[in-house]
Amino acid sequence: MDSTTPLPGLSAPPPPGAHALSPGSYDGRLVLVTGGGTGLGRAVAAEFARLGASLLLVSRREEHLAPARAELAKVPGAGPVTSQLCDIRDADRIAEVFDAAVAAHGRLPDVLVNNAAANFPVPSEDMTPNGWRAVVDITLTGTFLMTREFGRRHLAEGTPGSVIAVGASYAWTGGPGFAHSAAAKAGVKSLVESLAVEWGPYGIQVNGLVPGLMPHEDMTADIRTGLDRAPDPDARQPALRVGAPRELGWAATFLASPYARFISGHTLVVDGANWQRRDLVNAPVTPVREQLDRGPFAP
Ligand SMILES: CCC/C=C/C(=O)SCCNC(=O)CCNC(=O)[C@H](O)C(C)(C)COP(=O)([O-])OP(=O)([O-])OC[C@H]1O[C@@H](n2cnc3c(N)ncnc32)[C@H](O)[C@@H]1OP(=O)([O-])[O-]
Ligand SMILES: NC(=O)C1=CN([C@@H]2O[C@H](COP(=O)(O)OP(=O)(O)OC[C@H]3O[C@@H](n4cnc5c(N)ncnc54)[C@H](OP(=O)(O)O)[C@@H]3O)[C@@H](O)[C@H]2O)C=CC1
Repeated sequence: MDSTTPLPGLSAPPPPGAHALSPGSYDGRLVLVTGGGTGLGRAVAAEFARLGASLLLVSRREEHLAPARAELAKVPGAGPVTSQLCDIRDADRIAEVFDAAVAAHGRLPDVLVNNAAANFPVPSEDMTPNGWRAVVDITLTGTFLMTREFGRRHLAEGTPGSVIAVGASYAWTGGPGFAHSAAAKAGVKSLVESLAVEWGPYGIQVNGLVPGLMPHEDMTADIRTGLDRAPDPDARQPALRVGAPRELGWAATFLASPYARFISGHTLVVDGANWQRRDLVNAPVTPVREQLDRGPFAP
């Protein structure tokens, strides 16, 4: 390959609607996706639906859930799609959601995808205690509370299950400008490792799943603005392309399938190796305040 030949990068994913697992792989199974009304959660839910799953979407806002319900119910092969309003910081409401799952679908969720999370960019010196708490309570404590309820119900029933917790690669590296979210995601990764051992004997598999940069139309304005500061996102990835949300969905449907049953306590990164990108000499350091167009710190 000479220097004028464009580099291929990692190949484009198969088209929307394609799937690796056999049709009907999730027939009769119920998959609960938190934050399943938007973005990556909705994309993951769609891949389970395509394989025959019934869905229970859970989040705080009906304006997110209603359109997703309508769209996902139309996925060819999908089972029934229901939703429940719930703030995953509220343990009592979570218990009601599991009761509602059994009432509507006649079974406990077989798969729990902990996808809901909270995040906004902020220099740590500007972060309020409540801002820290909101992100950590939703991302880490909410994931724990959902998973705890799932585990308790299955242990009581003596039935197996599979948990997937959506993480972020700054769980390993730290996330300057996102200290609250990075700390919470590090906690999520640790939780996966603890619970996989605690619940393996009962047939409950627990894994983490980390998306790389997978732009979508529901991204929060804060995060979208941050991305807009760095034009040509494809060229900034070793894959020479960003990820497609369905690629996360394919990984999730594999992880919760019988073919991945011996994988537990693992966190799978789907990011084209972007998080491994380190040079001995990096781009010049830009302080977080400057990256976020903040003036000098004023207490
Ligand atoms: C980057 C790649 C990785 C991506 C990972 C992702 O997770 S993407 C997923 C991204 N998706 C989402 O994040 C989902 C949607 N996000 C949300 O719903 C909100 O961002 C939320 C997390 C704050 C909601 O929690 P809630 O209903 O409890 O919120 P509340 O309104 O009561 O505020 C609580 C505190 O936070 C403060 N605060 C809030 N915003 C900002 C800000 N921009 N700046 C500074 N501070 C901010 C607010 O001022 C308050 O503190 P105060 O003043 O009382 O000291
Ligand atoms: N997009 C990306 O490139 C990356 C995403 N991630 C991770 O992927 C996951 C999905 O992110 P993405 O789709 O981009 O983000 P979105 O902002 O689209 O989704 C977040 C979802 O979480 C729900 N949610 C937020 N707070 C609560 C709460 N307290 N209780 C219940 N539901 C809640 C929201 O619904 P509602 O407002 O209705 O409650 C929303 O559906 C997250 O875990 C995120 O950290 C990680 C790395 C990169």
